[in-house]
Amino acid sequence: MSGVEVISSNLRLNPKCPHGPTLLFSRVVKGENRNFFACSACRDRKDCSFFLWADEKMNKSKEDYWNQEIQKYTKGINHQRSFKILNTIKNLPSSERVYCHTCSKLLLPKSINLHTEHNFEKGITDDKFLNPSKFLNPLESNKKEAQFLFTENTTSTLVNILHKNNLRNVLCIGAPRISEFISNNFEDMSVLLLDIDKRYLDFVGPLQFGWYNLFNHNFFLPESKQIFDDFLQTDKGKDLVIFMDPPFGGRVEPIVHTLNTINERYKMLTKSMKDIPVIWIFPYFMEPHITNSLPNFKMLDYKVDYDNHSLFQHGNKGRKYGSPVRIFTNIDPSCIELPKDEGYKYCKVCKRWISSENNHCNKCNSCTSKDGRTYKHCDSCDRCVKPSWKHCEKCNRCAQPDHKCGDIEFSQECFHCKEKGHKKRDCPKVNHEELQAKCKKGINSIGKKKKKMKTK
Ligand SMILES: C[S@@+](CC[C@H](N)C(=O)[O-])C[C@H]1O[C@@H](n2cnc3c(N)ncnc32)[C@H](O)[C@@H]1O
Ligand SMILES: [Zn+2]
Ligand SMILES: [Zn+2]
Ligand SMILES: [Zn+2]
Ligand SMILES: [Zn+2]
Ligand SMILES: [Zn+2]
Ligand SMILES: [Zn+2]
Repeated sequence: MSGVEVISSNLRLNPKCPHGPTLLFSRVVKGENRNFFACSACRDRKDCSFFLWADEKMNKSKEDYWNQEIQKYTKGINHQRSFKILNTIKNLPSSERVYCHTCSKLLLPKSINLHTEHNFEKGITDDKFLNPSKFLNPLESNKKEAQFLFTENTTSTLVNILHKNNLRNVLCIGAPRISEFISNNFEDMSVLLLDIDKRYLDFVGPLQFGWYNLFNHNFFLPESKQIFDDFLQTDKGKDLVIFMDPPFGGRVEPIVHTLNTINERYKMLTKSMKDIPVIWIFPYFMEPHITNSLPNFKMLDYKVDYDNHSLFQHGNKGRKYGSPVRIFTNIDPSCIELPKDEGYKYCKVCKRWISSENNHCNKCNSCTSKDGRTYKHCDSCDRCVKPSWKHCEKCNRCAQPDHKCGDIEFSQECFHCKEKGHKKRDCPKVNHEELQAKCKKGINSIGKKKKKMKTK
């Protein structure tokens, strides 16, 4: 949905789809702005087809249809019961523990015969129970879950950052691997995972997992609300941190809205005056967008690596300059020490850890690399630019050497959203879904795209 804005208003008043309150979007139709409601979680109409013009009244049959869909979505789901089944199955010898991948369900011995035609797995080990994210097939629908999982190295680096900063109570939103790693390795930390992937209901108890949609702060099961409130108040709210890794195609506005909602709730419940520290994992080219909405957030140099996403990997298989995914945070960057053995170093002037290829530019008075390459300073532009760019006298700015002079795309502001600091091809509102679509097609198309984008 390019060219579409999200209007974050009071979501509770919006009509609902199975994924909770819909979002109000705005789109230019025949030169006029038109508002409509659509699903907050699914960017593909195939996953959720809810659509209503804002000035249209929902007719009775549509209303009945959606009410039924909403009921169907949570029907038969009982987290307490799933937790009991989990414990029963854990007590069986591993050879009798069965999971049906077709039905996404742990099976009690008596019900196995109903699944004989399905893709089921026998012999679930204790290790698999402790690490469901390594055992469940990642949901890779680019327009919904987009489940890309951290490598082991990235997981432990990120959790160690939290631990070193005494951020012991971790609200993990869309980050199952982080929550597992904490539960399995740190007795002095506690974690509540919130995720839209309901398969975790079978593996994690109600006190550690809430089935949740982050784009509208919707809990699918009512009991999760109290558990969430209690978690915010653990240790009177001390040492709480939000760690989140939303799908990269997700829109920034509703995520920011959710962060603000959680922060207000936290302050109300704990009487705290301070904001919750947040670690938000997102691609570097979303920086202008995030810092526009959250000016106290900084982007750090750490390259976040993923197991199952070739574009976001380090080394031969991945992108030439390493993963494009970064940490965005309101924590003081000087407190976030990045691994020296991976080449990260400390810039005393910027007071933050930077990647090996990043250099402090005395003219800009900052460490200027963003995309994983060493930027170079252009005196005419009075800023650092990508190393492959050349200053063009005609355009009076640095640009890719083979750009078309006067091309509006190279003007200082983004052609699409009119914001400064990025170009249309990096514009979060245009490019992202395209990137996601390319990802779906595999490494070749991404490689081509990246080449076209970055190496000219
Ligand atoms: C990019 S993956 C992050 C996984 C993380 N890197 C890890 O290793 O644990 C996105 C995660 O967000 C979850 N997710 C996707 N859409 C969501 C939504 N609307 N609300 C909550 N979680 C969502 C996915 O199920 C997935 O776990
Ligand atoms: Zn929906
Ligand atoms: Zn089955
Ligand atoms: Zn510096
Ligand atoms: Zn510079
Ligand atoms: Zn220049
Ligand atoms: Zn030019």
